[in-house]
Amino acid sequence: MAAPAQGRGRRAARRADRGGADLTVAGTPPEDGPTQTRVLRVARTEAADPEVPLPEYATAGAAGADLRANFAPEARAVGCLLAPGARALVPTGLRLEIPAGFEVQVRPRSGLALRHGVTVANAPGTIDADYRGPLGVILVNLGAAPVRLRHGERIAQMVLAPVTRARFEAVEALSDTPRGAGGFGSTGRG
Ligand SMILES: O=c1ccn([C@H]2C[C@H](O)[C@@H](COP(=O)(O)OP(=O)(O)OP(=O)(O)O)O2)c(=O)[nH]1
Repeated sequence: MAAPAQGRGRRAARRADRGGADLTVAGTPPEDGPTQTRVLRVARTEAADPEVPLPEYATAGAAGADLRANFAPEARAVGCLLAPGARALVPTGLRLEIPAGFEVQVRPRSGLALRHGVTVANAPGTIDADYRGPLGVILVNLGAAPVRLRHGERIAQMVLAPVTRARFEAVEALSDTPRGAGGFGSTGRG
């Protein structure tokens, strides 16, 4: 079971009462530590089970906060059976308000990938700062056996990451480098 939320102020609690909440920061180092922390506002979807914990960092040094499956009421008892080779859009029951200048990356959990071959089909999934819809995780079963995903189970992890956008400038020629056009294994193996 997830660790209890820490450091949630009265404002965050009030927001939670209205259906939104600040990202739970259990396991986050103190504010004056080397790790940057940002408030990421989270709202539960209408169909979400509020008993499923918000994303949480499992340890003080974790880069990703674990995301849990949050199925609609009629699917909660059975979850989702992922046949070998099959994909599913698994609901997290969450909507995010990502701060401007950031994105959220949805990445696989290595344990699920190693033990069952279950990974994120579009890894890393990109959640845009201006997206306000439900956060879904596209899981694929690359293993040989069917895998049942259970309601409330940790299925993936999300990383809040800064974004640098490009301003594209069309030019006639690019600067020279020793690599030039060599790629795709041009430096050999070993
Ligand atoms: O794993 C994912 C990937 C995306 N999204 C949501 C958030 C994201 O901001 C939006 C669009 O994602 P993306 O840009 O990857 O999808 P697209 O296929 O390019 O669709 P669009 O035309 O809507 O941008 O869908 C998810 O919930 N989970």
